[in-house]
Amino acid sequence: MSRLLLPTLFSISRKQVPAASLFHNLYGRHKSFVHWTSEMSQDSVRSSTNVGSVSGARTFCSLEDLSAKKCVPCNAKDLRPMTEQSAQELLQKVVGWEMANDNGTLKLHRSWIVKSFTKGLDFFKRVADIAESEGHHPDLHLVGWNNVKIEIWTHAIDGLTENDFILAAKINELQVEDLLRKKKAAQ
Ligand SMILES: C[C@H](O)[C@H](O)[C@H]1CNC2=NC(N)=NC(=O)C2=N1
Repeated sequence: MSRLLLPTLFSISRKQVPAASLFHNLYGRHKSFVHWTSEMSQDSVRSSTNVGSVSGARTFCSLEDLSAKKCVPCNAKDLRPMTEQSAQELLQKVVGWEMANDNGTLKLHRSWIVKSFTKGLDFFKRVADIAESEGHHPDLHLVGWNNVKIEIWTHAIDGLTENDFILAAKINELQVEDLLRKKKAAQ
């Protein structure tokens, strides 16, 4: 089976998130706050007085500007996966990504068709640079020579956190047009 499964990039050392970054994460660039719905208490692993938490699930989360946020470390003891309902809401913000339930673990995934095998590897390199700078890492698949698939979830807690959506949003902002197979014009 011609399948190349690149291993998850999982080697970065623990990052300390600067206070300024946490502030930015909490309040976003824009002041458009959105309450995370009534299931907030299930998703929030800390009270709103602890809004500076490094957990992936926060009490309040701006639905805007995901890509401007910074991933937080996934090793917080009280990190919990977000509920499917909250994930569905954030999913609207990451165009092209889908959510799947993989044996009880919610994951994000998106696929692209690239021009060639090596363009697929170039694609991964661009994604890897973001993953390393965020300290949050996707699973990268290059299948059948030109099908790129990326899966994202938070391995540490077997589920989705805001980190996963931040990473997906940043991947969406990558310039990859030069690597993608052009669609054939309709006859
Ligand atoms: C300390 C550091 O944040 C963790 O080891 C990170 C590294 N990258 C990661 N990436 C993903 N997708 N899930 C994780 O749980 C994870 N853990």
